Amino acid sequence: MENNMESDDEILIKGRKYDYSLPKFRYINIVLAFIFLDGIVSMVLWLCGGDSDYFIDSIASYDLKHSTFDLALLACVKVIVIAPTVTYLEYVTLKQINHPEMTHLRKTSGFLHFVMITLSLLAISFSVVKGGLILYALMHEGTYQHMHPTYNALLISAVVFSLIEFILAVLGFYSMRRLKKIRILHLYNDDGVEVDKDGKPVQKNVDLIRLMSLAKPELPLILFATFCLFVTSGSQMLAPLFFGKVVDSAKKGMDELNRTVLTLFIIYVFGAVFSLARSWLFTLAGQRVVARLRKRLFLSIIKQDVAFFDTNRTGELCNRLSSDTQVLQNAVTVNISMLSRYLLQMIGSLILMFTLNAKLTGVLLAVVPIVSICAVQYGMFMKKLSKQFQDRLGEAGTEAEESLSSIRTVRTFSAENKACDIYNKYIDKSYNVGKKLAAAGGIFEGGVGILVSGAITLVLWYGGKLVHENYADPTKGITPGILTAFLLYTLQVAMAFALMSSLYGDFMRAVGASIRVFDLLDKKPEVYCENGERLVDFDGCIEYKNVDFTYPSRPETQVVKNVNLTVEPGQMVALVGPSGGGKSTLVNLLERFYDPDSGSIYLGGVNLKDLDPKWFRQCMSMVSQEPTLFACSIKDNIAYGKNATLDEIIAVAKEANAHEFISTFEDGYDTLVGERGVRLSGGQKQRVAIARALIMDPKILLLDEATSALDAESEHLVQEAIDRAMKGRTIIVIAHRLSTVRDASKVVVIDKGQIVEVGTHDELLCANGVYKKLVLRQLTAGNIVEKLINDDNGNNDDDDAPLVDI
Ligand SMILES: Nc1ncnc2c1ncn2[C@@H]1O[C@H](COP(=O)(O)OP(=O)(O)OP(=O)(O)O)[C@@H](O)[C@H]1O
Repeated sequence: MENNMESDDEILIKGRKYDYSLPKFRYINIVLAFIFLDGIVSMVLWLCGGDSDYFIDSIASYDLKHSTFDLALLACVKVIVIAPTVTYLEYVTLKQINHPEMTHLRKTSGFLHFVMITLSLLAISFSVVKGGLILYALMHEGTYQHMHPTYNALLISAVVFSLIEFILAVLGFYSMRRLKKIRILHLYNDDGVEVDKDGKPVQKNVDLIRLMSLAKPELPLILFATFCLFVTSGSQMLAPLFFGKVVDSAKKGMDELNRTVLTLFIIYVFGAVFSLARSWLFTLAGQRVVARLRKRLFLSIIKQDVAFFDTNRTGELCNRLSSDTQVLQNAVTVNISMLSRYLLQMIGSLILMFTLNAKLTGVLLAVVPIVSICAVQYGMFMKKLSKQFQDRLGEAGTEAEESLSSIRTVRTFSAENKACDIYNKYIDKSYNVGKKLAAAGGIFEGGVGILVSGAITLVLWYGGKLVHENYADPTKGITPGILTAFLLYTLQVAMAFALMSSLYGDFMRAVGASIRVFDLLDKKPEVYCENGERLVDFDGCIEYKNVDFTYPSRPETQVVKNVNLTVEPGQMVALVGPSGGGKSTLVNLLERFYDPDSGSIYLGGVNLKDLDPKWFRQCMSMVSQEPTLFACSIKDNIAYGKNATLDEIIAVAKEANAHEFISTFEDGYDTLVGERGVRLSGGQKQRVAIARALIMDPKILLLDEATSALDAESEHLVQEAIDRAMKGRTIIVIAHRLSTVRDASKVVVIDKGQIVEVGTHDELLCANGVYKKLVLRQLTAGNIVEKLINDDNGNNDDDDAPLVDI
């Protein structure tokens, strides 16, 4: 059976990296949960049962039948000894599974088992013997005093927990053997990204520890801030003590009162100064974390494959960058600061309260487990809701971004209301989730509030009773000053506890929001890589060999089918064919925006996949139909791909017929072009884009000729610039003009993803095939078909008529 499993693993992991993890719900965690629960319950029951005097007496004059601290101690010993033993046992067993040849591990695990069973046997024997003796004393010794009810509960819990732990220790043999079966296999691809059996990336779970790790570089800052926090919390914890002293010193005279009040004031000032530093440093750390996170996230997004952007909308990605990271900023810094502050405040206050009166402290602690269980449930709920909320918000952001960036189209169709309706729909969806978030927050905080106020009322009542006893007999009970101090501490603890619970909700909300952020950070692009071969004497030769391709976002349609095409250095190849045939896709594959499903593309005889993408992208420039300019100056747009001097920029602008119109602008090359170049005309934009391509001095020029008619003058200028740019380069042009195909070394007709005809313009016209039909269909309107076909030299005035734009 075990051998079978191993061979299954081997099949699964063939050629891939792998490791294992263990499920959270497993033997060791159950044992640890019981041991820690035992520890907490025992300590609380012990603390609830007596006052400080009793604790000291019961330790100093230990008696098996009367003292109970031994049971609390036993629970602590179990936490200290059995918990590490069982953890180590699991570690050794796992090592044994991975290295069966290490036979000595078997002995170690046997010994650890023995220790566990012996310790739990001793624990159960001790508690049963103690319980038996107490029972015997109760029945037979008339002088035996009944124990406090909480001590009876402590004894019962010690027996029950020890019994459970003994059973678990015995079951350990069986459970450890199951580790091999229950472990979870994780596979990784070459980039180290976890994938499933089919090779698809696995969505990772995000936890608080991962969230916290974001703030690792800020550790020194956070540590210093934490130091300030300690001082602030210390001063806050001392304050109630002095409040109590002020109450009691009023009896002793003005000198004592003045001194105490002055000390209290100094404590407050001291605390305020450190509180200032604490708040400043934590916020600074938060700002740093979020700035770094945004940079990392943007880098990760911008390096993604082009295919990624086919399925992810820009607005949503921008939302991750802004709003999700903001939620994380608070979680990893300010919230940590607050959490540690409240935690410290709570622990410190509890210790001080314990020294003031242990019994009263015990009453307060009884509420803790109930609130903790509620908080965990609430946190999980908040995490889910928060993710939903961020997703809805992301969708709304995407809609807004799309409408605003296409404002001209919106205005043309008077679609403002429609855009608003769509946006409102998404905002309503987010609001609906937001309503649930608000209700959940309110109910939880209210619930915690009720529990905490109940505990405070109980403490107040019991404290009042003790003060009453003190009035009757000053050796008993507590003074009003101690009760004042105790109550202030109680309020501090209650406040800290309530705020900590709501912080837990915030953390879970941050975990929810961070799921997408970590997804993006973990996602490694398939195509993007920064190393590879760089060809020294690249001549511009391009070769497509048996290329098949399907867009990942539309897997059901194969767009390129078995394409074989060679473009010799210096040749101009014109791609023509019906719209949607796959011309642009072939150019996309050459830029390695996508990788072919099968077959390969070669540059200078080397597979594109083996070349450095940075290098080959510098070797080719693309001028598209509708060039996208950036919202910066003309100069910066031209020099986008290369750090160029102004002289170089002017030289290429002249070559691209752009210098003249740029010179007419008041700011010349510093003129800002607006978002996507809206402040330039279509022809001007194209000429700037040609200059931007030329500055790279590319070996290969990829052209997508404009189909939209520019006015005659600017069309002439653009065409002239393109003609000039083509000289001395390898060109692939998605052709729409007769003049272009006429001059092409080779015309390639592409239909439904396949090359259907190849030849020169004249050869293809003679062949009477698809190309001729395309030409005829396009040019009949101009009534020049006859002229074109009969004109051997091809010199006619209608050369610039659009050719194939179906
Ligand atoms: N990013 C994409 N995701 C999915 N499908 C796409 C994508 N881009 C293009 N397509 C599809 O691939 C097919 C080929 O498109 P392509 O743009 O290569 O055609 P084309 O010949 O250049 O057309 P045109 O001359 O109209 O520009 C079309 O059916 C198109 O719908």
